[in-house]
Amino acid sequence: MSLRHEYLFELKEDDEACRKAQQTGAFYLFHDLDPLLQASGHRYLVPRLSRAVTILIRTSTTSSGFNLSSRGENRPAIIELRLEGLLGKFGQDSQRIEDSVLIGCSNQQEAWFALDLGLKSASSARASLPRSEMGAELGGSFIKLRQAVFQLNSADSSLLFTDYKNSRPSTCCLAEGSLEPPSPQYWGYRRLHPEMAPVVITLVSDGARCLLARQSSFPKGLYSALAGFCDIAFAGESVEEAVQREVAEEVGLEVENIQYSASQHWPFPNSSLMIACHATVKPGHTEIQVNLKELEAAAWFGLDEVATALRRKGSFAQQQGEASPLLLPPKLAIAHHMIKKWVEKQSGSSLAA
Ligand SMILES: NC(=O)C1=CN([C@@H]2O[C@H](COP(=O)(O)OP(=O)(O)OC[C@H]3O[C@@H](n4cnc5c(N)ncnc54)[C@H](OP(=O)(O)O)[C@@H]3O)[C@@H](O)[C@H]2O)C=CC1
Ligand SMILES: [Mg+2]
Repeated sequence: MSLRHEYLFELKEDDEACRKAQQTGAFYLFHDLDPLLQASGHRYLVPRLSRAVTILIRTSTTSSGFNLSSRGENRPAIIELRLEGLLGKFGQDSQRIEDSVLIGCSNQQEAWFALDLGLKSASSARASLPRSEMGAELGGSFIKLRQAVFQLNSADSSLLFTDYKNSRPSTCCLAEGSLEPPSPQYWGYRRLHPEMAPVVITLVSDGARCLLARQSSFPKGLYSALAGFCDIAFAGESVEEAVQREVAEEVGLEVENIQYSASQHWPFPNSSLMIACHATVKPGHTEIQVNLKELEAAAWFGLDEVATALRRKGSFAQQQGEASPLLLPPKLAIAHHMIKKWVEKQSGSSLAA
């Protein structure tokens, strides 16, 4: 077992070790499941806090009635706060730190926690600052992940995809009349088993071109591989059957040579396990019939066009302003990696990460 897995196993099994890890670990802040993000140009950064290290925070007398500025009066000022102090300023109990949910750890044995400032608790119900003010104080805002997904590119943004909402206690396990959870053992993904929907995502090739499609909800110009939920409840499908059915339903094609490629957890619409496959159509059987109930458009794209789109740099907003119309999913989406793999195979050379 790697050191990281060994450490994660210990944290999951041992509440005391987990509490200890909170002293040195990193905290990602959320509000009602929406992560704290900081805008930087066209992109979002994912800030993290540690418990021990003091942080600088803007203060203002207008937001909360708390004036922690040592210089007093009505002037906004910068002060230093530890995580406990920060929660205090936000009208929240420092108990919330212990209630944070373990979401992973680094190779260097730094534990990572999700701390949700919107989660109801007896103390926060009384005096919590409004969400927008907390975000502003922290130099960012709490943004729906779905809205920000195409602007995230930091290495640890995938952490936000851990979907800890599946592991936090729901109000139904809180004792009646109380906003406190019955016992710490209900906390964390250490104790709960999240429900996940399996989704197949398939990059279909005819040998020379690959098939990409877009839904009307996608950003302008964006095309991706074909995706669809496995029909487990009704049809008891295997991955291969789901691939064949989804491709047939969405573009009217029959596929063969289905090859598993990789998988990814994806937090939308609730929690999905994306299972990525490559497949080919039968020679000559390439005529697409777009299912307009599911897709806005689907088309075959040649190697040069896809390779060019893959090499493009900059945010979505910047790319949308450029001449070439094709946009591809960002690196944090498994679709990006499937398309990259296909380009590398077709061109016989590997691309930069
Ligand atoms: N990470 C990546 O690279 C990519 C991820 N995706 C993700 O793949 C997922 C599936 O793609 P999509 O094309 O929308 O799927 P589908 O083609 O299966 O179409 C969506 C429909 O499936 C039905 N459905 C069946 N099971 C579920 C379930 N467990 N949860 C929600 N809906 C279900 C719903 O219909 P009804 O309401 O009638 O039941 C829904 O409207 C999406 O969440 C999308 O974000 C897509 C592309 C790339
Ligand atoms: Mg689909």
